[in-house]
Amino acid sequence: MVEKVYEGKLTAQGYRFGIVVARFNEFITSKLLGGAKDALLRHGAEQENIEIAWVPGAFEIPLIVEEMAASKKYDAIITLGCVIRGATTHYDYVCNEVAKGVASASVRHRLPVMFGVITTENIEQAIERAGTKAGNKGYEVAVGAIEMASLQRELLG
Ligand SMILES: Nc1c(NC[C@H](O)[C@H](O)[C@H](O)CO)[nH]c(=O)[nH]c1=O
Ligand SMILES: CC(=O)[C@@H](O)COP(=O)(O)O
Repeated sequence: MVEKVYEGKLTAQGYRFGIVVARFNEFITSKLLGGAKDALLRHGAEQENIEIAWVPGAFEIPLIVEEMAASKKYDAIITLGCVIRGATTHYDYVCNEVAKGVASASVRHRLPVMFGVITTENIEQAIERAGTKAGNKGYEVAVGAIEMASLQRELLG
């Protein structure tokens, strides 16, 4: 008797993806978006199955995630943002609320919602994660979205 193992496949064909991207630090988030779109298309997603919503800043991401999830139009949602620490504690509040909002929406709606919001101490760290020496976080979480959507479909049958 061999144990049953569930593992998502990395083919995006036929899956529907919503992307919520923050405009704040757009010089970074636009690179994350490019990486996410590249990942989805190169893994077989159809252009018409990718929908993108722009929000002012990361703090606004959870609301639009909620709207997208409630619509039941998507098999996975990808969130993208870049929060860079400033001189005050504002950073902590933004990061905490975004992370909590994304995670709770995912569980509440039983929908893969990927956390692609980079939270960094400085601009250099953000640049490293937007397509230079630390890869592209947007590409990374988009591949994760494909795997999670596939895994959920395999589990639920
Ligand atoms: N400082 C950053 C912000 N701040 C803005 C908030 O996200 C929000 O839009 C504002 O508080 C109004 O509700 N947002 C980022 O995405 N990245 C930052 O570094
Ligand atoms: C993450 C932020 O909200 C931050 O960029 C704001 O900067 P500051 O803390 O200097 O007002």
